[in-house]
Amino acid sequence: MAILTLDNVTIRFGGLVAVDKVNLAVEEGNIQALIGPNGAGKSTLFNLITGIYTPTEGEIRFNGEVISGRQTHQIAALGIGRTFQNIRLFNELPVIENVLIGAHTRGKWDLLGSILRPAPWVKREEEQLLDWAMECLDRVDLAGKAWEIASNLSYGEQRRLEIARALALKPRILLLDEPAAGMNPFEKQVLMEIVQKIRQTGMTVFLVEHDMKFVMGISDRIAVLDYGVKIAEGKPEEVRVNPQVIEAYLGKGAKH
Ligand SMILES: Nc1ncnc2c1ncn2[C@@H]1O[C@H](COP(=O)(O)OP(=O)(O)OP(=O)(O)O)[C@@H](O)[C@H]1O
Repeated sequence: MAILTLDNVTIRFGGLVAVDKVNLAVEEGNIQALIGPNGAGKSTLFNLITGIYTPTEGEIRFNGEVISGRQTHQIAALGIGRTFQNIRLFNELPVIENVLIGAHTRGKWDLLGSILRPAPWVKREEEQLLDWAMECLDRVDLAGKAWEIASNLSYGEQRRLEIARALALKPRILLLDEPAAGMNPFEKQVLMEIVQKIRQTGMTVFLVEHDMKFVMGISDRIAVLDYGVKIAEGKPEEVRVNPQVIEAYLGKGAKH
């Protein structure tokens, strides 16, 4: 069953059609990838799904409900979590607090409550949130670094911390924007295993990624964008040999 569907989704920026009549369905429980050359419209598509942009035309549905046109926080609350291309951490805060910032909207616990600590439920909820944050860190193999300052983590660990923070919201689908960017081969391998582990918890994963080895190794299905148009979609082995895809990446006359 599709959990996320894009129906004829288009966005124009002035004269530029950044995403052009895209139809796409992400099946629940799958790891779906979106690839394409630079400027193809991949990040724009994620920004459309998460409500940063509203489609000029078309409709986006999540779990059967139309989400295009809604506010980003409403869409996040429905169960769409995401990470961004660039790292967005609170560097001076401990790792676990970076995750709690992701989790806090789930609890009644707030800043005032934490200062006054008036009722036992506040304490209980605080403990539950801490437990949950630790579980999210465990899912990205960072539980052992919970109390370290975020800026002391290696680059690969910081990127995993961002995933933990997105998981803290208990999304039903996780959107990862170039999760392996800048990672060395070892960090990529670790990340691949972590994403597979996250999927095993029942999570749907939708990722944009340039690293073909990563994409081909992890995805159930791959959709390909070129100049905003979806030019191909299928299993990794189908997409890999698709002439239109090869041409989009290597230019006209390319052979495989
Ligand atoms: N807010 C905006 N205003 C105008 N043009 C935009 C805006 N956002 C994106 N674009 C344009 O839309 C096109 C698609 O950009 P986008 O960043 O989505 O591509 P991408 O596939 O994610 O590229 P990359 O792989 O390099 O990150 C580009 O031509 C870009 O310049």
